Amino acid sequence: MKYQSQKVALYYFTGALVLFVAQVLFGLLAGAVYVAPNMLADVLPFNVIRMVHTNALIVWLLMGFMGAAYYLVPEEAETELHSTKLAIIQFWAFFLGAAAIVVSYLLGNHGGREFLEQPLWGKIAIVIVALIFLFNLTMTVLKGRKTAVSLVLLVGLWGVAVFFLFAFYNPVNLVLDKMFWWWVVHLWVEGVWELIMASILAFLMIKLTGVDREVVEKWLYLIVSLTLFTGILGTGHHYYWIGTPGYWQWIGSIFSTLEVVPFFAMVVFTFYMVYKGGRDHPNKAALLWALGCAVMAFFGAGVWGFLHTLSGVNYYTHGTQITAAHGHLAFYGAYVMVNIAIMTYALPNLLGRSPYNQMLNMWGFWITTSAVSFMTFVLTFAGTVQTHLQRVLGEGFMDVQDQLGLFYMMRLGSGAVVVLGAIIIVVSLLLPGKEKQA
Ligand code: HEM
Ligand code: HEM
Ligand SMILES: [Fe+2]
Repeated sequence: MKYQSQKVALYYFTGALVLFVAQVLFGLLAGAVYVAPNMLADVLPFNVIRMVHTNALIVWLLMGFMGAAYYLVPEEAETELHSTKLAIIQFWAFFLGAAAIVVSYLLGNHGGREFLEQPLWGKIAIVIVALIFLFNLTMTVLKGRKTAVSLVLLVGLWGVAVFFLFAFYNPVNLVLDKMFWWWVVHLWVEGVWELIMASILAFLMIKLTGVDREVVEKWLYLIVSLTLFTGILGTGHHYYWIGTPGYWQWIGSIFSTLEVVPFFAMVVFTFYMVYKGGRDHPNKAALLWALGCAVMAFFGAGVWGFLHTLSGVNYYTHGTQITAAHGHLAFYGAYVMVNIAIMTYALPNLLGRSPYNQMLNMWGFWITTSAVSFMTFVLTFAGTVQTHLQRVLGEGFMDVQDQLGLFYMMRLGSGAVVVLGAIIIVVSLLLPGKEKQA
Protein backbone atom coordinates (compact mmCIF):
# COMPACT_ATOMS: atom_id res chain seq x y z
CA MET A 1 0.00 0.00 0.00
CA LYS A 2 1.56 3.25 -1.13
CA TYR A 3 -0.89 5.87 0.13
CA GLN A 4 -2.36 6.13 3.63
CA SER A 5 -5.77 7.19 2.35
CA GLN A 6 -6.17 3.88 0.52
CA LYS A 7 -7.01 2.52 3.97
CA VAL A 8 -10.61 3.79 3.71
CA ALA A 9 -11.19 0.92 1.30
CA LEU A 10 -11.12 -1.31 4.37
CA TYR A 11 -14.47 0.07 5.55
CA TYR A 12 -16.09 -0.58 2.20
CA PHE A 13 -14.67 -4.06 1.73
CA THR A 14 -15.66 -5.15 5.24
CA GLY A 15 -19.16 -3.69 4.86
CA ALA A 16 -19.54 -5.37 1.48
CA LEU A 17 -18.47 -8.76 2.83
CA VAL A 18 -20.94 -8.57 5.73
CA LEU A 19 -23.74 -7.80 3.28
CA PHE A 20 -22.53 -10.60 0.98
CA VAL A 21 -23.21 -13.14 3.70
CA ALA A 22 -26.60 -11.55 4.46
CA GLN A 23 -27.48 -11.59 0.75
CA VAL A 24 -26.81 -15.31 0.28
CA LEU A 25 -28.61 -16.13 3.55
CA PHE A 26 -31.72 -14.37 2.26
CA GLY A 27 -31.26 -16.25 -1.02
CA LEU A 28 -31.24 -19.48 0.95
CA LEU A 29 -34.41 -18.42 2.70
CA ALA A 30 -36.05 -17.63 -0.66
CA GLY A 31 -34.95 -21.04 -1.94
CA ALA A 32 -36.47 -22.67 1.15
CA VAL A 33 -39.80 -20.95 0.51
CA TYR A 34 -39.81 -22.48 -2.98
CA VAL A 35 -39.60 -25.91 -1.33
CA ALA A 36 -42.01 -25.18 1.55
CA PRO A 37 -44.22 -22.45 0.07
CA ASN A 38 -46.18 -21.47 3.16
CA MET A 39 -43.18 -21.15 5.41
CA LEU A 40 -42.96 -17.68 7.00
CA ALA A 41 -45.77 -16.45 4.74
CA ASP A 42 -47.27 -14.31 7.52
CA VAL A 43 -44.13 -12.95 9.15
CA LEU A 44 -41.78 -12.57 6.21
CA PRO A 45 -43.49 -12.97 2.82
CA PHE A 46 -41.53 -14.24 -0.21
CA ASN A 47 -41.60 -10.90 -2.03
CA VAL A 48 -39.86 -9.23 0.93
CA ILE A 49 -37.25 -11.99 1.24
CA ARG A 50 -36.56 -11.76 -2.49
CA MET A 51 -36.31 -7.98 -2.32
CA VAL A 52 -33.77 -8.08 0.51
CA HIS A 53 -31.81 -10.76 -1.40
CA THR A 54 -31.58 -8.79 -4.65
CA ASN A 55 -31.16 -5.36 -3.06
CA ALA A 56 -28.45 -6.56 -0.68
CA LEU A 57 -26.67 -7.97 -3.73
CA ILE A 58 -26.71 -4.67 -5.58
CA VAL A 59 -25.73 -2.65 -2.51
CA TRP A 60 -22.78 -4.83 -1.56
CA LEU A 61 -21.51 -4.96 -5.12
CA LEU A 62 -21.66 -1.16 -5.30
CA MET A 63 -19.99 -0.89 -1.91
CA GLY A 64 -17.24 -3.18 -3.18
CA PHE A 65 -16.81 -1.05 -6.32
CA MET A 66 -16.46 2.02 -4.09
CA GLY A 67 -13.83 0.27 -2.00
CA ALA A 68 -12.04 -0.77 -5.18
CA ALA A 69 -12.10 2.81 -6.41
CA TYR A 70 -10.78 4.20 -3.12
CA TYR A 71 -8.04 1.59 -3.19
CA LEU A 72 -6.87 1.87 -6.76
CA VAL A 73 -7.45 5.52 -7.65
CA PRO A 74 -4.80 6.95 -5.25
CA GLU A 75 -2.33 4.39 -6.55
CA GLU A 76 -3.14 5.18 -10.17
CA ALA A 77 -3.27 8.94 -9.61
CA GLU A 78 -0.14 8.80 -7.44
CA THR A 79 -1.63 11.07 -4.81
CA GLU A 80 -3.59 10.82 -1.57
CA LEU A 81 -7.37 10.81 -1.75
CA HIS A 82 -8.98 14.26 -1.85
CA SER A 83 -10.62 13.67 1.55
CA THR A 84 -10.32 10.62 3.77
CA LYS A 85 -12.82 12.04 6.24
CA LEU A 86 -15.47 12.49 3.57
CA ALA A 87 -14.93 8.92 2.43
CA ILE A 88 -15.56 7.62 5.94
CA ILE A 89 -18.67 9.78 6.40
CA GLN A 90 -19.88 8.55 3.03
CA PHE A 91 -19.38 4.95 4.08
CA TRP A 92 -21.53 5.27 7.19
CA ALA A 93 -24.19 7.21 5.32
CA PHE A 94 -24.35 4.41 2.76
CA PHE A 95 -24.25 1.54 5.23
CA LEU A 96 -26.81 2.98 7.64
CA GLY A 97 -28.98 4.22 4.77
CA ALA A 98 -29.06 0.71 3.31
CA ALA A 99 -29.96 -0.69 6.73
CA ALA A 100 -32.81 1.82 7.06
CA ILE A 101 -34.11 0.81 3.64
CA VAL A 102 -34.08 -2.87 4.66
CA VAL A 103 -36.01 -2.06 7.84
CA SER A 104 -38.55 -0.24 5.72
CA TYR A 105 -38.84 -3.34 3.46
CA LEU A 106 -39.35 -5.60 6.46
CA LEU A 107 -42.16 -3.30 7.57
CA GLY A 108 -43.70 -3.75 4.14
CA ASN A 109 -42.92 -0.25 2.83
CA HIS A 110 -41.58 -0.41 -0.72
CA GLY A 111 -42.16 0.87 -4.23
CA GLY A 112 -42.74 -2.50 -5.86
CA ARG A 113 -40.59 -2.00 -8.97
CA GLU A 114 -38.04 -4.82 -8.99
CA PHE A 115 -34.56 -3.67 -7.93
CA LEU A 116 -35.87 -0.11 -7.55
CA GLU A 117 -38.14 -0.79 -4.57
CA GLN A 118 -36.42 1.82 -2.34
CA PRO A 119 -38.84 4.38 -0.90
CA LEU A 120 -38.35 7.89 -2.31
CA TRP A 121 -36.27 9.11 0.66
CA GLY A 122 -34.04 6.07 0.14
CA LYS A 123 -33.47 6.94 -3.50
CA ILE A 124 -32.65 10.54 -2.60
CA ALA A 125 -30.18 9.35 0.04
CA ILE A 126 -28.54 7.08 -2.54
CA VAL A 127 -28.03 10.02 -4.90
CA ILE A 128 -26.49 12.15 -2.13
CA VAL A 129 -24.09 9.34 -1.20
CA ALA A 130 -23.20 8.87 -4.87
CA LEU A 131 -22.50 12.58 -5.30
CA ILE A 132 -20.18 12.70 -2.28
CA PHE A 133 -18.37 9.65 -3.61
CA LEU A 134 -18.00 10.96 -7.15
CA PHE A 135 -16.88 14.38 -5.92
CA ASN A 136 -14.16 12.86 -3.74
CA LEU A 137 -12.93 10.55 -6.46
CA THR A 138 -13.07 13.04 -9.32
CA MET A 139 -11.11 15.60 -7.29
CA THR A 140 -8.46 12.98 -6.64
CA VAL A 141 -8.12 12.05 -10.30
CA LEU A 142 -8.07 15.69 -11.34
CA LYS A 143 -5.15 16.58 -9.07
CA GLY A 144 -3.10 13.50 -9.92
CA ARG A 145 -1.82 11.34 -12.76
CA LYS A 146 -4.56 10.45 -15.21
CA THR A 147 -4.42 6.86 -16.37
CA ALA A 148 -6.74 4.91 -18.64
CA VAL A 149 -7.64 2.65 -15.73
CA SER A 150 -8.85 5.44 -13.47
CA LEU A 151 -10.57 7.33 -16.30
CA VAL A 152 -12.55 4.30 -17.45
CA LEU A 153 -13.42 3.51 -13.84
CA LEU A 154 -14.57 7.08 -13.30
CA VAL A 155 -16.70 7.11 -16.45
CA GLY A 156 -18.29 3.84 -15.32
CA LEU A 157 -19.04 5.18 -11.85
CA TRP A 158 -20.49 8.43 -13.16
CA GLY A 159 -22.60 6.37 -15.53
CA VAL A 160 -23.97 4.38 -12.60
CA ALA A 161 -25.17 7.61 -10.98
CA VAL A 162 -26.58 9.13 -14.16
CA PHE A 163 -28.60 6.04 -15.10
CA PHE A 164 -29.85 5.70 -11.53
CA LEU A 165 -31.67 9.01 -12.03
CA PHE A 166 -34.14 7.11 -14.23
CA ALA A 167 -35.26 5.31 -11.08
CA PHE A 168 -37.08 8.54 -10.18
CA TYR A 169 -39.04 8.54 -13.42
CA ASN A 170 -42.05 6.33 -12.91
CA PRO A 171 -44.55 7.10 -15.68
CA VAL A 172 -48.14 5.88 -15.47
CA ASN A 173 -47.95 4.46 -18.99
CA LEU A 174 -46.78 0.86 -18.45
CA VAL A 175 -44.80 0.69 -21.69
CA LEU A 176 -42.80 3.78 -20.78
CA ASP A 177 -42.43 2.56 -17.22
CA LYS A 178 -40.81 -0.68 -18.42
CA MET A 179 -38.70 1.06 -21.07
CA PHE A 180 -37.00 3.31 -18.55
CA TRP A 181 -36.86 0.69 -15.81
CA TRP A 182 -34.40 -1.19 -17.99
CA TRP A 183 -32.23 1.92 -18.34
CA VAL A 184 -31.17 1.34 -14.78
CA VAL A 185 -31.20 -2.44 -14.70
CA HIS A 186 -29.80 -3.30 -18.12
CA LEU A 187 -27.61 -0.28 -18.78
CA TRP A 188 -25.95 -0.89 -15.43
CA VAL A 189 -25.01 -4.56 -15.77
CA GLU A 190 -24.51 -4.61 -19.54
CA GLY A 191 -23.05 -1.13 -19.81
CA VAL A 192 -21.42 0.95 -17.11
CA TRP A 193 -20.76 -1.86 -14.64
CA GLU A 194 -18.95 -3.68 -17.40
CA LEU A 195 -16.62 -0.68 -17.70
CA ILE A 196 -15.98 -0.82 -13.95
CA MET A 197 -15.27 -4.54 -14.20
CA ALA A 198 -12.89 -4.09 -17.14
CA SER A 199 -10.94 -1.33 -15.39
CA ILE A 200 -10.58 -3.35 -12.18
CA LEU A 201 -9.38 -6.36 -14.18
CA ALA A 202 -6.95 -4.11 -16.05
CA PHE A 203 -5.56 -2.79 -12.75
CA LEU A 204 -5.14 -6.35 -11.47
CA MET A 205 -3.42 -7.43 -14.67
CA ILE A 206 -0.92 -4.58 -14.40
CA LYS A 207 -0.17 -5.50 -10.78
CA LEU A 208 -0.23 -9.28 -11.03
CA THR A 209 1.33 -10.03 -14.40
CA GLY A 210 3.75 -7.15 -14.80
CA VAL A 211 2.68 -6.56 -18.40
CA ASP A 212 3.31 -3.04 -19.70
CA ARG A 213 0.60 -0.53 -18.95
CA GLU A 214 0.48 0.49 -22.63
CA VAL A 215 -0.54 -3.02 -23.68
CA VAL A 216 -3.19 -3.27 -20.98
CA GLU A 217 -4.59 0.13 -21.92
CA LYS A 218 -5.07 -0.81 -25.57
CA TRP A 219 -7.11 -3.82 -24.53
CA LEU A 220 -9.08 -1.73 -22.08
CA TYR A 221 -10.10 0.75 -24.76
CA LEU A 222 -11.05 -2.10 -27.09
CA ILE A 223 -13.25 -3.68 -24.41
CA VAL A 224 -14.87 -0.35 -23.55
CA SER A 225 -15.74 0.33 -27.20
CA LEU A 226 -17.14 -3.16 -27.71
CA THR A 227 -19.21 -2.88 -24.53
CA LEU A 228 -20.79 0.43 -25.43
CA PHE A 229 -21.33 -0.48 -29.09
CA THR A 230 -23.22 -3.66 -28.19
CA GLY A 231 -24.67 -3.06 -24.73
CA ILE A 232 -26.61 0.15 -25.33
CA LEU A 233 -28.70 -1.10 -28.24
CA GLY A 234 -28.65 -4.54 -26.63
CA THR A 235 -31.25 -3.09 -24.23
CA GLY A 236 -33.59 -4.02 -27.06
CA HIS A 237 -33.68 -7.63 -25.80
CA HIS A 238 -35.94 -6.34 -23.02
CA TYR A 239 -38.23 -4.50 -25.43
CA TYR A 240 -39.68 -7.55 -27.20
CA TRP A 241 -42.96 -7.97 -25.32
CA ILE A 242 -43.65 -4.70 -23.54
CA GLY A 243 -45.58 -2.94 -26.29
CA THR A 244 -42.74 -1.30 -28.24
CA PRO A 245 -42.52 -1.32 -32.08
CA GLY A 246 -41.55 -4.55 -33.85
CA TYR A 247 -38.12 -3.36 -35.01
CA TRP A 248 -36.87 -3.91 -31.49
CA GLN A 249 -37.02 -7.66 -32.18
CA TRP A 250 -34.24 -7.14 -34.71
CA ILE A 251 -32.22 -4.52 -32.88
CA GLY A 252 -32.40 -6.44 -29.61
CA SER A 253 -31.54 -9.79 -31.15
CA ILE A 254 -28.60 -8.54 -33.18
CA PHE A 255 -26.95 -6.19 -30.72
CA SER A 256 -27.43 -8.32 -27.64
CA THR A 257 -25.93 -11.29 -29.49
CA LEU A 258 -22.89 -9.09 -30.15
CA GLU A 259 -22.69 -8.43 -26.38
CA VAL A 260 -21.02 -11.79 -26.09
CA VAL A 261 -17.95 -10.31 -27.85
CA PRO A 262 -16.71 -7.95 -25.08
CA PHE A 263 -17.16 -10.72 -22.51
CA PHE A 264 -15.13 -13.04 -24.70
CA ALA A 265 -12.55 -10.30 -25.20
CA MET A 266 -12.10 -10.11 -21.43
CA VAL A 267 -11.28 -13.83 -21.32
CA VAL A 268 -8.71 -13.48 -24.11
CA PHE A 269 -7.33 -10.34 -22.47
CA THR A 270 -6.76 -11.81 -19.01
CA PHE A 271 -5.29 -15.10 -20.23
CA TYR A 272 -3.08 -13.37 -22.78
CA MET A 273 -1.76 -10.98 -20.13
CA VAL A 274 -0.90 -13.85 -17.81
CA TYR A 275 0.75 -15.70 -20.69
CA LYS A 276 2.74 -12.62 -21.74
CA GLY A 277 3.63 -11.31 -18.31
CA GLY A 278 6.79 -12.61 -16.80
CA ARG A 279 5.99 -11.82 -13.20
CA ASP A 280 5.30 -14.57 -10.73
CA HIS A 281 3.21 -12.63 -8.24
CA PRO A 282 2.87 -14.31 -4.84
CA ASN A 283 -0.85 -13.56 -4.57
CA LYS A 284 -2.01 -16.61 -6.51
CA ALA A 285 -5.52 -16.40 -5.12
CA ALA A 286 -6.08 -12.94 -6.59
CA LEU A 287 -4.99 -14.18 -10.00
CA LEU A 288 -7.31 -17.17 -9.70
CA TRP A 289 -10.26 -14.88 -8.98
CA ALA A 290 -9.38 -12.51 -11.82
CA LEU A 291 -9.10 -15.29 -14.39
CA GLY A 292 -12.14 -17.07 -12.95
CA CYS A 293 -14.12 -13.86 -13.17
CA ALA A 294 -13.44 -13.40 -16.87
CA VAL A 295 -14.34 -17.02 -17.60
CA MET A 296 -17.47 -17.23 -15.46
CA ALA A 297 -18.72 -13.84 -16.68
CA PHE A 298 -18.34 -15.14 -20.23
CA PHE A 299 -20.43 -18.18 -19.39
CA GLY A 300 -23.02 -16.43 -17.21
CA ALA A 301 -23.53 -13.29 -19.26
CA GLY A 302 -22.27 -14.42 -22.68
CA VAL A 303 -23.34 -18.05 -23.04
CA TRP A 304 -26.34 -18.09 -20.70
CA GLY A 305 -27.36 -14.65 -22.00
CA PHE A 306 -27.21 -15.74 -25.63
CA LEU A 307 -29.22 -18.85 -24.76
CA HIS A 308 -32.43 -16.81 -24.50
CA THR A 309 -31.64 -13.50 -26.16
CA LEU A 310 -32.91 -14.12 -29.71
CA SER A 311 -36.49 -12.88 -29.83
CA GLY A 312 -37.72 -16.17 -31.32
CA VAL A 313 -36.34 -18.04 -28.30
CA ASN A 314 -37.21 -15.40 -25.73
CA TYR A 315 -40.84 -15.60 -26.91
CA TYR A 316 -40.93 -18.97 -25.10
CA THR A 317 -38.43 -18.53 -22.27
CA HIS A 318 -39.27 -14.99 -21.11
CA GLY A 319 -39.56 -14.80 -17.34
CA THR A 320 -39.03 -18.51 -16.70
CA GLN A 321 -36.40 -20.23 -14.55
CA ILE A 322 -34.07 -19.84 -17.55
CA THR A 323 -33.98 -16.15 -16.70
CA ALA A 324 -33.16 -16.92 -13.07
CA ALA A 325 -30.39 -19.33 -14.14
CA HIS A 326 -28.82 -16.61 -16.26
CA GLY A 327 -29.32 -13.92 -13.60
CA HIS A 328 -27.46 -15.97 -11.00
CA LEU A 329 -24.48 -17.04 -13.10
CA ALA A 330 -24.05 -13.62 -14.72
CA PHE A 331 -24.17 -11.64 -11.48
CA TYR A 332 -21.91 -14.12 -9.75
CA GLY A 333 -19.40 -14.57 -12.57
CA ALA A 334 -19.04 -10.92 -13.45
CA TYR A 335 -19.66 -8.79 -10.41
CA VAL A 336 -19.34 -11.00 -7.36
CA MET A 337 -16.10 -12.43 -8.69
CA VAL A 338 -14.54 -9.15 -9.75
CA ASN A 339 -15.26 -7.81 -6.27
CA ILE A 340 -13.70 -10.80 -4.54
CA ALA A 341 -10.74 -10.57 -6.95
CA ILE A 342 -9.87 -6.99 -6.01
CA MET A 343 -10.51 -7.70 -2.32
CA THR A 344 -8.25 -10.74 -2.43
CA TYR A 345 -5.55 -8.56 -3.94
CA ALA A 346 -6.05 -5.52 -1.72
CA LEU A 347 -7.00 -6.85 1.72
CA PRO A 348 -3.63 -8.46 2.61
CA ASN A 349 -2.04 -5.09 1.78
CA LEU A 350 -4.63 -3.08 3.68
CA LEU A 351 -4.42 -5.31 6.74
CA GLY A 352 -0.64 -5.50 6.55
CA ARG A 353 -0.61 -9.28 6.44
CA SER A 354 1.91 -11.08 4.43
CA PRO A 355 0.89 -14.51 5.66
CA TYR A 356 -2.78 -14.78 4.88
CA ASN A 357 -5.30 -17.48 4.13
CA GLN A 358 -4.45 -18.05 0.52
CA MET A 359 -5.30 -21.76 0.45
CA LEU A 360 -8.58 -21.26 2.28
CA ASN A 361 -9.45 -18.47 -0.11
CA MET A 362 -8.88 -20.74 -3.09
CA TRP A 363 -11.05 -23.42 -1.48
CA GLY A 364 -13.71 -20.74 -1.18
CA PHE A 365 -13.30 -19.99 -4.88
CA TRP A 366 -13.81 -23.60 -5.96
CA ILE A 367 -16.63 -24.40 -3.56
CA THR A 368 -18.65 -21.27 -4.31
CA THR A 369 -18.04 -21.31 -8.05
CA SER A 370 -18.96 -25.00 -8.33
CA ALA A 371 -22.10 -24.54 -6.24
CA VAL A 372 -23.30 -21.50 -8.20
CA SER A 373 -22.61 -23.41 -11.44
CA PHE A 374 -24.58 -26.40 -10.18
CA MET A 375 -27.44 -24.12 -9.14
CA THR A 376 -27.38 -22.64 -12.65
CA PHE A 377 -27.60 -26.08 -14.28
CA VAL A 378 -30.49 -27.05 -12.02
CA LEU A 379 -32.38 -23.86 -12.83
CA THR A 380 -31.65 -24.30 -16.53
CA PHE A 381 -33.21 -27.77 -16.48
CA ALA A 382 -36.13 -26.48 -14.44
CA GLY A 383 -36.55 -23.65 -16.94
CA THR A 384 -36.45 -25.97 -19.93
CA VAL A 385 -39.15 -28.22 -18.49
CA GLN A 386 -41.14 -25.17 -17.46
CA THR A 387 -40.89 -23.60 -20.92
CA HIS A 388 -42.08 -26.78 -22.59
CA LEU A 389 -44.97 -27.53 -20.26
CA GLN A 390 -46.14 -23.99 -19.77
CA ARG A 391 -45.33 -22.18 -22.99
CA VAL A 392 -45.50 -24.98 -25.55
CA LEU A 393 -48.16 -27.29 -24.10
CA GLY A 394 -50.03 -24.48 -22.39
CA GLU A 395 -50.34 -25.99 -18.89
CA GLY A 396 -51.17 -23.65 -16.00
CA PHE A 397 -48.36 -21.87 -14.15
CA MET A 398 -49.01 -23.46 -10.76
CA ASP A 399 -49.58 -26.92 -12.24
CA VAL A 400 -46.15 -26.69 -13.80
CA GLN A 401 -44.55 -25.40 -10.60
CA ASP A 402 -45.83 -28.50 -8.82
CA GLN A 403 -43.81 -30.63 -11.22
CA LEU A 404 -40.56 -28.78 -10.62
CA GLY A 405 -40.22 -29.67 -6.93
CA LEU A 406 -37.16 -31.86 -7.34
CA PHE A 407 -35.26 -29.06 -9.10
CA TYR A 408 -36.14 -26.62 -6.35
CA MET A 409 -34.86 -29.03 -3.73
CA MET A 410 -31.59 -29.34 -5.61
CA ARG A 411 -31.40 -25.56 -5.87
CA LEU A 412 -31.83 -25.32 -2.13
CA GLY A 413 -29.05 -27.86 -1.60
CA SER A 414 -26.60 -26.08 -3.88
CA GLY A 415 -27.64 -22.79 -2.28
CA ALA A 416 -26.57 -24.10 1.13
CA VAL A 417 -23.15 -24.89 -0.36
CA VAL A 418 -22.97 -21.36 -1.82
CA VAL A 419 -23.55 -19.98 1.68
CA LEU A 420 -20.82 -22.22 3.06
CA GLY A 421 -18.45 -21.07 0.31
CA ALA A 422 -19.27 -17.42 0.96
CA ILE A 423 -18.47 -17.81 4.65
CA ILE A 424 -15.15 -19.49 3.80
CA ILE A 425 -14.27 -16.61 1.48
CA VAL A 426 -15.10 -13.98 4.09
CA VAL A 427 -13.18 -15.79 6.82
CA SER A 428 -10.15 -16.23 4.56
CA LEU A 429 -10.16 -12.55 3.68
CA LEU A 430 -10.72 -11.00 7.08
CA LEU A 431 -9.12 -13.31 9.63
CA PRO A 432 -5.36 -13.61 10.13
CA GLY A 433 -3.79 -16.49 8.25
CA LYS A 434 -1.17 -19.07 8.96
CA GLU A 435 0.52 -19.53 5.62
CA LYS A 436 3.77 -17.76 4.92
CA GLN A 437 3.83 -15.74 1.75
CA ALA A 438 7.01 -15.87 -0.30
C1 HEM B 1 -23.67 -14.88 -4.93
C2 HEM B 1 -24.70 -15.61 -5.12
C3 HEM B 1 -26.03 -15.12 -5.65
C4 HEM B 1 -26.33 -14.17 -6.58
C5 HEM B 1 -25.36 -13.33 -7.36
C6 HEM B 1 -27.77 -14.12 -6.69
C7 HEM B 1 -28.48 -13.27 -7.53
C8 HEM B 1 -29.85 -13.25 -7.69
C9 HEM B 1 -30.57 -12.42 -8.62
C10 HEM B 1 -29.92 -11.45 -9.60
C11 HEM B 1 -31.89 -12.69 -8.50
C12 HEM B 1 -33.01 -12.09 -9.34
C13 HEM B 1 -33.16 -13.05 -10.51
C14 HEM B 1 -34.11 -12.68 -11.58
O1 HEM B 1 -34.75 -11.61 -11.55
O2 HEM B 1 -34.21 -13.48 -12.54
C15 HEM B 1 -32.03 -13.69 -7.48
C16 HEM B 1 -33.21 -14.27 -7.07
C17 HEM B 1 -33.29 -15.40 -6.28
N1 HEM B 1 -32.22 -16.06 -5.71
FE1 HEM B 1 -30.30 -15.54 -5.76
N2 HEM B 1 -28.33 -15.03 -5.84
C18 HEM B 1 -27.29 -15.67 -5.18
C19 HEM B 1 -27.40 -16.67 -4.26
C20 HEM B 1 -28.54 -17.35 -4.01
C21 HEM B 1 -28.62 -18.50 -3.15
C22 HEM B 1 -27.47 -19.11 -2.35
C23 HEM B 1 -29.89 -18.92 -3.18
C24 HEM B 1 -30.39 -20.09 -2.41
C25 HEM B 1 -31.05 -21.06 -2.86
C26 HEM B 1 -30.64 -18.02 -4.07
C27 HEM B 1 -31.99 -18.11 -4.36
C28 HEM B 1 -32.71 -17.17 -5.06
C29 HEM B 1 -34.16 -17.23 -5.22
C30 HEM B 1 -35.08 -18.32 -4.69
C31 HEM B 1 -34.51 -16.10 -5.97
C32 HEM B 1 -35.92 -15.68 -6.40
C33 HEM B 1 -36.20 -16.29 -7.74
C34 HEM B 1 -37.60 -16.07 -8.18
O3 HEM B 1 -38.20 -15.03 -7.92
O4 HEM B 1 -38.11 -16.99 -8.84
N3 HEM B 1 -29.78 -17.07 -4.55
N4 HEM B 1 -30.77 -14.02 -6.99
C1 HEM C 1 -22.87 -9.36 -16.35
C2 HEM C 1 -23.81 -9.07 -17.19
C3 HEM C 1 -25.25 -9.48 -17.00
C4 HEM C 1 -25.99 -9.58 -15.86
C5 HEM C 1 -25.53 -9.32 -14.43
C6 HEM C 1 -27.33 -9.98 -16.25
C7 HEM C 1 -28.39 -10.17 -15.37
C8 HEM C 1 -29.70 -10.37 -15.75
C9 HEM C 1 -30.84 -10.44 -14.86
C10 HEM C 1 -30.78 -10.34 -13.33
C11 HEM C 1 -31.95 -10.59 -15.61
C12 HEM C 1 -33.38 -10.70 -15.10
C13 HEM C 1 -33.99 -9.35 -15.06
C14 HEM C 1 -35.44 -9.40 -14.68
O1 HEM C 1 -36.28 -9.87 -15.49
O2 HEM C 1 -35.77 -8.99 -13.57
C15 HEM C 1 -31.52 -10.62 -17.00
C16 HEM C 1 -32.37 -10.75 -18.09
C17 HEM C 1 -31.92 -11.00 -19.36
N1 HEM C 1 -30.62 -11.05 -19.81
FE1 HEM C 1 -28.99 -10.63 -18.72
N2 HEM C 1 -27.36 -10.11 -17.61
C18 HEM C 1 -26.11 -9.83 -18.11
C19 HEM C 1 -25.72 -9.88 -19.43
C20 HEM C 1 -26.50 -10.36 -20.47
C21 HEM C 1 -26.04 -10.58 -21.83
C22 HEM C 1 -24.64 -10.30 -22.34
C23 HEM C 1 -27.12 -11.05 -22.54
C24 HEM C 1 -27.19 -11.46 -23.98
C25 HEM C 1 -26.25 -12.05 -24.66
C26 HEM C 1 -28.24 -11.11 -21.61
C27 HEM C 1 -29.53 -11.50 -21.95
C28 HEM C 1 -30.62 -11.36 -21.13
C29 HEM C 1 -32.00 -11.51 -21.58
C30 HEM C 1 -32.46 -11.87 -22.99
C31 HEM C 1 -32.81 -11.28 -20.47
C32 HEM C 1 -34.35 -11.29 -20.43
C33 HEM C 1 -34.85 -12.61 -19.94
C34 HEM C 1 -36.35 -12.67 -19.98
O3 HEM C 1 -36.92 -12.34 -21.02
O4 HEM C 1 -36.96 -13.09 -19.00
N3 HEM C 1 -27.83 -10.70 -20.38
N4 HEM C 1 -30.15 -10.49 -17.06
FE1 LIG D 1 -30.11 -7.02 -20.65
